Amino acid sequence: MPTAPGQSKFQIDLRRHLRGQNISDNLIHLICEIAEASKYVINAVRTGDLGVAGTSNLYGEEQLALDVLSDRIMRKRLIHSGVVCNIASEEMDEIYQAQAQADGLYSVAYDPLDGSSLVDVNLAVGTIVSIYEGCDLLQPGRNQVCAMYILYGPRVSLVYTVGDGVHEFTMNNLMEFTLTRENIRMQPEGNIYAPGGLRNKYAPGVEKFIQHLEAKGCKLRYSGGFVPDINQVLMKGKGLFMYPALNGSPNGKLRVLFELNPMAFIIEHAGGSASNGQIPILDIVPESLDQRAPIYIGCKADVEQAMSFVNAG
Ligand SMILES: O=P(O)(O)OC[C@H]1O[C@](O)(COP(=O)(O)O)[C@@H](O)[C@@H]1O
Ligand SMILES: [Mg+2]
Ligand SMILES: [Mg+2]
Repeated sequence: MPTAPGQSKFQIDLRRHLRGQNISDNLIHLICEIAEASKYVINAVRTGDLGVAGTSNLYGEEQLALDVLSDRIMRKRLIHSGVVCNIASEEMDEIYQAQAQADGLYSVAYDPLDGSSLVDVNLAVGTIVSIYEGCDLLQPGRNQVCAMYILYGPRVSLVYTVGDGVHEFTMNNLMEFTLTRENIRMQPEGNIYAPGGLRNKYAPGVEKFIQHLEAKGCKLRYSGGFVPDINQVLMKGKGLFMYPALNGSPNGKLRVLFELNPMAFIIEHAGGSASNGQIPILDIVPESLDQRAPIYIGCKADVEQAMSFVNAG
């Protein structure tokens, strides 16, 4: 986006930046509402109850009080935005219909607080969001019209793409998101890797790939939070995150709708790639809300190399 004379691009706020994209007013409004909701999620993360909620989500995982609260914050804001039809969340059992299908509406899938079990040890966590036009949430990730995440680390940052570049905003001391990096691009290959899951449950090809990375001198950089781990790969522009199939968990752990699709859309639009080992993540046709898949995501050459090891077995 062109910068007005005398104005630093670091003063461009999210709404102004969105107005420079070729998107509808409804989508601008929706993205800004999600950014507003994230401010309440941060507040919950900083000061909320660290205990369990006493309930479980659709994966049978125990929900923390923070998972439930973050989910309510996000859902309420989406409902009140007036531009949302269907809502799906990692913390809800089924699709919530905010309003009946009508022109100009969007549907949203989100993980309200990814990495919530890291809050009590004060590691970084985040919110991940995927937006589609219309009311269908079970469609390939390639059809997303916006993917974004908000990272709650030492600083709070928001990264989004509407298909025309990947842009980072950082929260300032007025709690506004202002542009800090525009058109972020990944390098073709890198030297850091973030491997999820238990290594003694990796298939032989994945284990050989890890040994190859170690022999090459790649640095292990895994925090256990998907948002900060992806953010590191994206911001440094180099490296790879993976959560492979595990012995006993052939689809890995991470969820296609709430975690993989939005991150794959962002990384692809920054020049990287994301695969489940066979096909691009964004080409998976989801059959259910709780679908999981293995993922290899990051610099193109690194993902290709992972594929050759994994598929050689
Ligand atoms: O501890 P593991 O098995 O490496 O899994 C870590 C992964 O699980 C997650 O914590 C799953 O997300 P939730 O916290 O939303 O369940 C990711 O953030 C992370 O990449
Ligand atoms: Mg998650
Ligand atoms: Mg979660």
